[in-house]
Amino acid sequence: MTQTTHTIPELPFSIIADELERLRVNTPLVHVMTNEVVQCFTANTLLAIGASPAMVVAREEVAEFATIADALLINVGTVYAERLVAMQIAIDAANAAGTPWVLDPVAVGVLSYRTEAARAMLAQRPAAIRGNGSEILALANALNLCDVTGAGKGVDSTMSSTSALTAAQQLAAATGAIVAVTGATDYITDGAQTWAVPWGHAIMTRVVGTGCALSAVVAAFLADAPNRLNAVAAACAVMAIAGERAMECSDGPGTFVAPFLDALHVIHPTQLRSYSV
Ligand SMILES: Nc1ncnc2c1ncn2[C@@H]1O[C@H](COP(=O)(O)OP(=O)(O)OP(=O)(O)O)[C@@H](O)[C@H]1O
Ligand SMILES: Cc1ncsc1CCO
Ligand SMILES: [Mg+2]
Repeated sequence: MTQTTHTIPELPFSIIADELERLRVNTPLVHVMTNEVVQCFTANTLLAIGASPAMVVAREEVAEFATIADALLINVGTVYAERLVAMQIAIDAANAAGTPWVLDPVAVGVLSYRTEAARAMLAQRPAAIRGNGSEILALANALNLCDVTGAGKGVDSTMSSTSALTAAQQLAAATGAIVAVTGATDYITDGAQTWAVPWGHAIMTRVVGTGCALSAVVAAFLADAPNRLNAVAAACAVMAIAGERAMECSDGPGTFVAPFLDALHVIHPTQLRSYSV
């Protein structure tokens, strides 16, 4: 039965701690194919949390690297024809090698070229999809799962995560992917079970690429994950908690990034376990 927002449990700190501990032991190598805006911030985010990023994009190299890597991110933020060809080669190689891959459907629903590209990718078994409310609604709409359009404002969402929750659950059930819809509260679902991640700070929408970097972190947590729902939820939680902590010593967007990376670096499983009741 579909859960409603009233009955959705908050992700326990014990799960966040266990998943973070697993990531710190694994130190996964993440193959990142993302947009031109967020490359450096995404790489720094992965390094701060304890993963290894590599931005390999040439069509001649992506199949080899998707096979070597522990996880792959496909982000369509600045997609164009040549990049899309390389992405499809990378996805095929990842699937052949058993490398989990994540789709970030940036601005899907706003532009028909990327909407069709992302819709086609859904048939290629992404392990997870991470998007804002508008993007998740648009993807569900592209699969005829809902009548509501995403109404995204470019790459920004006009829809709350809560308004996209049912679409997220339907999208997960239809694709087999874990779906994370982010916003004031993040919801992470496999279609049957859903976790709520209530932490974070609205300033994260005023700094470019926090969602894109989160999708890379989702890929990192998915590497060799025994429980994909918990892995994706923990990725969302660690980013949101770090965002909240960063705001304690930040005056706004310009001073947010440095304490955010520091918070990702120092967040520790033992400390998270101490929050468990
Ligand atoms: N109103 C809010 N309050 C608290 N945290 C938020 C809020 N909105 C977004 N976040 C957090 O910001 C991060 C990015 O989520 P968001 O939904 O803004 O992604 P996005 O729109 O894809 O971002 P981008 O495209 O700029 O990378 C997540 O960790 C999310 O929990
Ligand atoms: C601003 C922007 N434009 C294309 S991708 C991107 C990064 C945020 O999604
Ligand atoms: Mg985004």
